[in-house]
Amino acid sequence: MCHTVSVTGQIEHTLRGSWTSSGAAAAHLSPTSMRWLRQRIGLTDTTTPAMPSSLLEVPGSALPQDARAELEALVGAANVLVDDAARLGRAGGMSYSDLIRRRSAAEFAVPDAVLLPGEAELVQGVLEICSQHDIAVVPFGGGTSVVGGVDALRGGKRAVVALDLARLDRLVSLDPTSRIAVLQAGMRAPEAESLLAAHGFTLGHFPQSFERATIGGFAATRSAGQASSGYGRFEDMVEGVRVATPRGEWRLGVAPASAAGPDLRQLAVGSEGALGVITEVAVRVRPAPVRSRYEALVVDGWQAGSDAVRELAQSHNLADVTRLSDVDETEVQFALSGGLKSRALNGYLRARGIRKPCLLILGWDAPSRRELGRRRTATLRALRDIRTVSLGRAVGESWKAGRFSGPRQRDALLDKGVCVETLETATHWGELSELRSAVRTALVRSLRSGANRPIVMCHVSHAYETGASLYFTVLTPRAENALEQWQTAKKAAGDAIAGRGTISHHHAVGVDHQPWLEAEIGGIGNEVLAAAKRAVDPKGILNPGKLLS
Ligand SMILES: Cc1cc2nc3c(=O)[nH]c(=O)nc-3n(C[C@H](O)[C@H](O)[C@H](O)COP(=O)(O)OP(=O)(O)OC[C@H]3O[C@@H](n4cnc5c(N)ncnc54)[C@H](O)[C@@H]3O)c2cc1C
Repeated sequence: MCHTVSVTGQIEHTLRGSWTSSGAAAAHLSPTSMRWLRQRIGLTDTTTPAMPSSLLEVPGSALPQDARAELEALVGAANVLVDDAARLGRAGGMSYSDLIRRRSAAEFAVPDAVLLPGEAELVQGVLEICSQHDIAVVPFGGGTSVVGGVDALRGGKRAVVALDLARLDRLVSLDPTSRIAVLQAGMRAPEAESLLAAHGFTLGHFPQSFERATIGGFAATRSAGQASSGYGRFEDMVEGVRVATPRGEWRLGVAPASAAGPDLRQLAVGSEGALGVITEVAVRVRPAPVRSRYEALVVDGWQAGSDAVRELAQSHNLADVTRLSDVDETEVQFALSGGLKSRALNGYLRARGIRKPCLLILGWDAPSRRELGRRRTATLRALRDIRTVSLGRAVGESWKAGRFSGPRQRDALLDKGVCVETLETATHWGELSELRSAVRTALVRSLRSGANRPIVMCHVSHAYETGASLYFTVLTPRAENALEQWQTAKKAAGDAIAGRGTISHHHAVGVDHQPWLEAEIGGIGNEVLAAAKRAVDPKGILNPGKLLS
């Protein structure tokens, strides 16, 4: 019964082309904030609400009758869905382009059926049937991909099905001594956290898509959460995987470390559904924190800010959440938050010698008040040579309270005719500022036209000893040819990144990043991936067109 509820909820949300069923109403954008934004980016007073999903055209299902009968016999007729609503609910992910396509009734690929197996063994059986009938299979977790990862591409096959893992949502086992939990792949992040919390543990993986994304999706995309500085990226948490492939089941991970050749777990992690369907993930868990504290500082200018984060990373004093916004992002956060009076705040900061405010959010989790105090003191001490002004705990805690609100705000901005999208990369510290400038310039040049004054803002939220991620958000008035407007800008940014940083720090390759993959991994790299694909999926039924072209 519980499965039905969560699956229905997922369909409803996705059909509306918004993050929650209440759409833009779930965001808090005050009239003052909107007025500010209109003036800042040159937005006219238009509204472009989402159109009802009933206007979207859904082609009939092409699932062959004999294959359908076999699939129904395997997973149960109730778990083979061919109705329009179910299929439309799994047609694509949650990128800006996906949402625009749904809002404008543009064409997009719809799967011929949705399969909901309830056991790992049944996933294996589904792959065998689909392989025999030449049917493409798109593994579908939370459907939050922003790179076309769950597009229902057929790849020349007779039909394409979305293999929705929502019913694989159990905690298989928990070993408190080794601190390892085995989770089924379709479990959503909030459920994982609440099940682990009942045993005193946490995963510590909090991406902005936390509310909807799944354990299998995190593993398949090498996801990174907002607290990655403390808890690590998702691949750092993976101890083992159970993977269904058309050639049979593949289990990996018997020890915490191994010299038995290359780490093949890392071939499954990041495989984006093209090398198998992850059915279970053994993850490292940590004791749930007893204390946490978030606070905000302001640093003067991007360079001082990135020097500060580098210092923290290289001296091993990063807070669990360490997030530096550039001047533009700081301005937008202050203006759209509604709570902070930006003019008064800027006056206060100027009086303290801060000309180019860059917000630095620091958040610590700890097992005790004492440990929290120790770590906080160490972080702040490492910053002592850098001019900072404290905005205190309230701003930090308010960032924490709103850390999953971005997608709701995006829905509201989409309704107001704003083009709002993000992209990310990472590079070494020596190149970081130059790459940021190059990507900013490429995006601004591409998006500036007529009275439009695009804002391109950036933050660092994942820092390493040798470098950091750069996460860009764009706000500009939406052009009539909205898809082309963004695709042109994305190409300009991708070209600026290629060869200088990674084409994706945590969103994965999907369809959208393929043009630049070879620049990153080389022709040989592409051939290695293709050889791995041939070994596990000789007929090429798994997620065609993703990761590998
Ligand atoms: C608003 C928003 C904010 C986001 N914020 C972040 C963020 O902070 N950090 C971050 O890392 N990402 C973020 N993302 C991207 C996205 O949430 C991640 O890529 C996430 O890991 C996808 O999980 P999912 O369960 O939704 O996977 P899906 O979108 O369903 O699938 C993603 C890819 O993995 C494959 N896949 C899914 N499940 C399996 C499985 N069990 N076995 C094999 N392949 C599978 C799919 O075929 C697809 O290629 C964000 C996305 C949105 C829309």
